[in-house]
Amino acid sequence: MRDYADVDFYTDTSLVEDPHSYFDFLRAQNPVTKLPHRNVVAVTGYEETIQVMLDAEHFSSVNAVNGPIPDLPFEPKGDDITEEVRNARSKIAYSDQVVTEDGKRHADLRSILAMLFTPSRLKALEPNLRLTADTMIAEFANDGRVDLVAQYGGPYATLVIADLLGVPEKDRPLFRKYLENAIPAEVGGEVDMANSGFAKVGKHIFGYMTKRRLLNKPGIKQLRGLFGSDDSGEILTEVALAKFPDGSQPSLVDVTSLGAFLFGAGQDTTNRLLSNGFRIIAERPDVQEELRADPKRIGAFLEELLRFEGSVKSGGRLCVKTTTVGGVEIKAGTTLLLSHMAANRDPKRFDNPHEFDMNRPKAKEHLAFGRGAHTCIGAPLARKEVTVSIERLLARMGNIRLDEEFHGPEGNRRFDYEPTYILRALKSLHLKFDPI
Ligand code: HEM
Repeated sequence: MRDYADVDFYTDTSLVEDPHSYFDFLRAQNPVTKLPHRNVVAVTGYEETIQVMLDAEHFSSVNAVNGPIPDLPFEPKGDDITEEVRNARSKIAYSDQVVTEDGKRHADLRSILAMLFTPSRLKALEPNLRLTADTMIAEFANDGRVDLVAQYGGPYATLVIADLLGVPEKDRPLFRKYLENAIPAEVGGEVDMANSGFAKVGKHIFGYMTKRRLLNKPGIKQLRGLFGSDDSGEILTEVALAKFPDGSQPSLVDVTSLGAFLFGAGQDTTNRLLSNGFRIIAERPDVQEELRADPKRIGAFLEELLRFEGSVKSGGRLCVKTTTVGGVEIKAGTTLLLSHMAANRDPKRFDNPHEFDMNRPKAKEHLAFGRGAHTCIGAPLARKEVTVSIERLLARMGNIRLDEEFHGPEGNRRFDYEPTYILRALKSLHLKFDPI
């Protein structure tokens, strides 16, 4: 086993290709291990990860996305920094999103999103999921080859979220273009959210929300005709006019950020999960055969895929009150590196964790979607998106195999992963197939 004792998880690109060996190395020392850089403790055990995710008193989500980068804007002192974090929040990058807020503010924001993810709403989306899949597949189905990441998964996930949110049809191609190459937080890189495709999407959403609020003001309702036609649909109106549980109205920035965040949270995660899955389908003819013979097995495939190679590699928490996890003291001010991926390969929880096994009992207890107050609200949608995609792709693509021009011959395969510490993200997945 390589000695990883001095590597910096957040900057060392040599970990990108194979993060699993690194996490195994850490777990072998202790499932809760102090790292040599940045005042970070890594949690790689299944039970310990759940403990942290469920403990909102000692752990804040303020750094859930970026972890320890950049540093806190103050020097943590003492055993309780809850108040200091609250006061410094506006100076902590990206700390005002639903996923990074805590307590009541988080619950308020999440309540607005919850209206998009009701079972009836998801059911209503289903026919479109299938239609969108078929439309995307038609773009390459006769070519006999595809880069699944760029030509299918990315645009598919964008269009599904646009549909979920009720983005006007005319703007959807623009959204697709903006988000073509968007990828969060690079290893060793700066986080430049302001100039990203997400920011461009955010500008559009701000426009929709502003317009919907204006058009629904009492005196203006009668003058709607003067503002021209509007195909931005009921869903956007509902979100724009939604109230928090206590009856107060979210700011325009709140509703805009929520809408834009859905693309950040649901686009690449879903796209890269799908490509991780099709890498397995292409490398394992037995699995491919089983899924073709009995599409009902896609459910078991998907849960094992989420456990084995879910697309989220790591997230963060900030310890705000000194406590212990797995017998290790964590001081207030310490960042926790939480790895959903490492927890899902903890041999104490899953036998032979590095083996892909569609018959694994209780694979569904994986942590790919997190746990606790911040559990992925889009999980039911993501599951449907991936299930429909696998069904439709298998129906149109026979004999799926890796394209050796890009991935090399059997025994000497090459795969490039995006240099991000957040996602397990194949840069591309080039497949060959027999058109059906
Ligand atoms: C395979 C696909 C996906 C994976 C692996 C995934 C994973 C996760 C994880 C691990 C979290 C928890 C983060 C934390 O605890 O700090 C999360 C939160 C979240 N996800 Fe997903 N996600 C996926 C797809 C989606 C989709 C499709 C959407 C929406 C369109 C979405 C929206 C969200 C939102 C809004 C949150 C924040 C929830 C909160 O903080 O209350 N995700 N996701």
